[in-house]
Amino acid sequence: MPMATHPTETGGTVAVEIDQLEKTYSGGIHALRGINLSIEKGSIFALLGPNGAGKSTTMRTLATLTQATAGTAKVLGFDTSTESSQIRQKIGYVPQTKCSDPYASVRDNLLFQARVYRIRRGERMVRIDQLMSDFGLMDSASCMASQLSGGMRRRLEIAMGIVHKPTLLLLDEPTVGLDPDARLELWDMLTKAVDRDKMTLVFSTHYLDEVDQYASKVAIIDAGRVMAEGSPAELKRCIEGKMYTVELARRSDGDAAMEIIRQIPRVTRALQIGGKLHITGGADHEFSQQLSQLMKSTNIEILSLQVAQASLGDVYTRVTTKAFDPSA
Ligand SMILES: Nc1ncnc2c1ncn2[C@@H]1O[C@H](COP(=O)(O)OP(=O)(O)OP(=O)(O)O)[C@@H](O)[C@H]1O
Repeated sequence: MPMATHPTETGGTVAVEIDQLEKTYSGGIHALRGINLSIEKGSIFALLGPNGAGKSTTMRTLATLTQATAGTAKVLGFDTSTESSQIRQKIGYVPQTKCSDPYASVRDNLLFQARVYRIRRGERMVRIDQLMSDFGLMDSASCMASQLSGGMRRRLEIAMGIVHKPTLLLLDEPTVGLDPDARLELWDMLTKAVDRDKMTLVFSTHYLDEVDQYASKVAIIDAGRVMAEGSPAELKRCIEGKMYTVELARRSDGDAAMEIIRQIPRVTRALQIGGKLHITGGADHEFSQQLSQLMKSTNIEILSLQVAQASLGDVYTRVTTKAFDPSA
C-alpha cells in the first residue's frame, strides 16, 4: 500500500464520482445495480440502507479492495480499477470488522500502521501521541487491543485509519454495536479530527440519528440502487404534507382501516406496522378531521392520532419499504 512519492491529486472539488457502478459476485448476486453518486470534497457523506443494500460493496470498491463488474468509480480523480496505488495512499479505510491486532498494544498498532505508510521516524511518535490524545487512548497506550472496550477499540481502529492524514476517510459502519454513550464519544472525537485534518468523510450506517446529526449529504441505498439522495433536510422536504400515526383501539381493525384510508384523496402513502398506521397526507387540520371522521363512521375506534413533520426515518421507510401508493 505505501508508495514513496505522492501523486498530484485531481478531481477538482469532487472527492468521489461514481457512474453506473455495478457489481455481481460469483453465484450471480447483484450487489450493485447501477449506482451513481457524486461526493464533494470536504463533505461528510452517509450511505444509509438496510442489510444487504450494497453499502459495504460500494465502500470496498472505493477503497480498491474489490473490482466493479461495470461502470466507473473515481476517487480524488483516480480510477479505482486502474489507479489503485495512487488511491490507496490518499485514503483511509476502516472496515466493519475488527482490523487491529488484538495482541498488540494501542501504541504498537498505531506504530505498525505508521510504518506501513512510511511516516518518517521523527514524525511517527508525534503523530501517534496526537492521535492517542484525540481519541482518548493515552491512558491505554500499553493495553492490548483485545483488552479495550468496544468503543475504545473502534476509536483505535479509526485512529489507525488516519495515521497518514488521508484526504478521504471511508468508514464502514463505524459505530455498529456500540452503546449510545460510546457512539456519541466516537462521533465527537471523529468530527474534530475530520475538521482539523480537512478530510472528506464517507461512512455507512443503519443509524438515522447519526445521518441527521453529522452528514451534510446522504444517499439511501436499497437493493444495489440509490433510492434517494440529498441533504437530510432536502430529503425530509421531499415528503409532502405531514406524517400521521394512527393507533387503533383494536388491532384487528387494521385492514379495514387501510381500506378506508385508500378512499381519502390526499393520502399519498400509508403503511401498517404492528397495529399502527403510518400515513402521509395533507398538512392541514381538515385532513386529520377527515381521517378521524371516516374511521368513526365505520366504527373503527382510534386510540390516538399523532401528527409530525417528516423525519429522516419517514423518508427511509418510504424509499426502502413497499408502502401503499395510491398513484401506483
Ligand atoms: N464476497 C461476497 N460474495 C458474494 N456475495 C457477497 C459478497 N459480499 C457481499 N455479498 C452480497 O452482496 C449484497 C450486498 O452486500 P453488502 O455487504 O455490500 O451490503 P451492505 O449494505 O453493506 O449490508 P450490511 O448492512 O448488512 O453490511 C448482499 O446480498 C451480500 O450477501
